[in-house]
Amino acid sequence: MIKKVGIIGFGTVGSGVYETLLNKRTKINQLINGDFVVPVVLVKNLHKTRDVPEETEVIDQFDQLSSRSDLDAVIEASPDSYTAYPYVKTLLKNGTTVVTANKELMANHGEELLQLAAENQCRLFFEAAVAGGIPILTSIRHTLKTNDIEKIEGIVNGTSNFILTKMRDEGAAFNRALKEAQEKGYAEAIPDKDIDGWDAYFKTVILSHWIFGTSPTWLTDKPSGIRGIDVRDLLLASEFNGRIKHVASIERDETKIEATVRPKLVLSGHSLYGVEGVNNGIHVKGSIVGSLLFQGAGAGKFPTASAVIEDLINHWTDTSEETPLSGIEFEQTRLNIQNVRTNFGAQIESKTDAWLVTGKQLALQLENQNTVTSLTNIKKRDGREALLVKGKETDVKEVMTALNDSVWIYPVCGEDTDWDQIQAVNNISAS
Ligand SMILES: NC(=O)C1=CN([C@@H]2O[C@H](COP(=O)(O)OP(=O)(O)OC[C@H]3O[C@@H](n4cnc5c(N)ncnc54)[C@H](OP(=O)(O)O)[C@@H]3O)[C@@H](O)[C@H]2O)C=CC1
Ligand SMILES: N[C@@H](CC=O)C(=O)O
Repeated sequence: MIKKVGIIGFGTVGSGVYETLLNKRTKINQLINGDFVVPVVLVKNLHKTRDVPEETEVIDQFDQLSSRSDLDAVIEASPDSYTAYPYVKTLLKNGTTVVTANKELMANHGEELLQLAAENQCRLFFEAAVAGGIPILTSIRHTLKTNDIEKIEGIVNGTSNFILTKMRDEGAAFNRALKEAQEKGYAEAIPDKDIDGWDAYFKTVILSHWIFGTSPTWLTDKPSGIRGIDVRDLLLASEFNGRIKHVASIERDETKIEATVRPKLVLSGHSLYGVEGVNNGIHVKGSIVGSLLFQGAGAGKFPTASAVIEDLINHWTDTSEETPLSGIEFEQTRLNIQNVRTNFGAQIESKTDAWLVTGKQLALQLENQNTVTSLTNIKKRDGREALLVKGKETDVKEVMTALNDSVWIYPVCGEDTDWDQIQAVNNISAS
């Protein structure tokens, strides 16, 4: 029998999926041992020109799609959680399997929707929601089952990584780099989600649920993005043999799971240092395998289409386990993921760590220097200064001042044991 799939959203992702389905028809037909059609595509604006053959009807009313009883699956690629939630909820209640790329939807409503899918004997797939084309969710679930995942550290927002790379390598202005990311289809419809850290935050929530069955405790009062980063900071970072990258991290121990999303200084020996442009990189530390790096296109039309279509084929060939783990008990407050944005600041970061501090004419308040140790001399670039220090973040914030400017503080990415590396790449003698 011919399988039928509907598509919601026909922008970068939806049209990429459609084109790929048509271009790969022979291969897909072999895989599913049959044939398929896309009888319906739901969009917002019917007046836009769409390059679709006659077999596909383009509609702008959800009822026309949800009332069909012949769809074997629906691909959801609308811009946000607000749009997608009622659609996906209705489809799952009707028993229709959904493949979504929508990370905001899954971070805000994933638990409820997965429960609905289970109750209605259908499935909800979302590989494309984390790290675009990288098959990170499937890999973790299928090939790292026996490992306890101890730490995940990753560049998971392609737009931010693209902008930072362009600014550093080409001296591009922030707005120009962002515009290019939008033109290439990397950015969200509201790009503030990318540059203010929310997109990475959604992905972090999904990863934490996928791996640990629960949301993490956030160590900062909200995610930080790359908005406002000075290009001179990006250049100064190279003076310390590092690059400033936007990094999401989740770490667990026996009793808790902690997460941050913020720009960090990544030193040259770190696995994320070479993850550039629109690429994402996810460093996974497993209890048996050790360190792994998953790297590849984190955004864009065809890499994302790849992830969506692999989910669809897994559904049609019944070869995937999509349900996140549950039932792992940690002694931590369980966050209410319906209201994720209000649950930050559970514990402001207070670990002793190394930090890159930047600003205009930096000054270390002498009377407090016993709480913060400076590891390097101040380095300067076009009227901006930077140095590496060691201490607790709260102390660093208190001790470092700058004239006529705010101080930016970037944690050094990595583990406490990376001290040797920090010292080696910066020629700091052990004391
Ligand atoms: N771009 C990327 O690289 C990636 C995106 N994603 C996720 O995929 C999803 C889609 O992203 P992307 O394709 O970039 O977004 P786009 O903005 O390019 O496309 C959004 C599509 O949704 C349609 N749409 C908007 N409102 C409605 C509505 N009320 N009902 C039905 N359709 C609607 C639009 O219709 P119209 O064409 O008429 O305007 C458009 O076709 C997002 O959730 C995003 O986070 C995930 C991974 C990567
Ligand atoms: N806007 C997102 C798209 C993929 O998830 C990004 O830039 O990573």
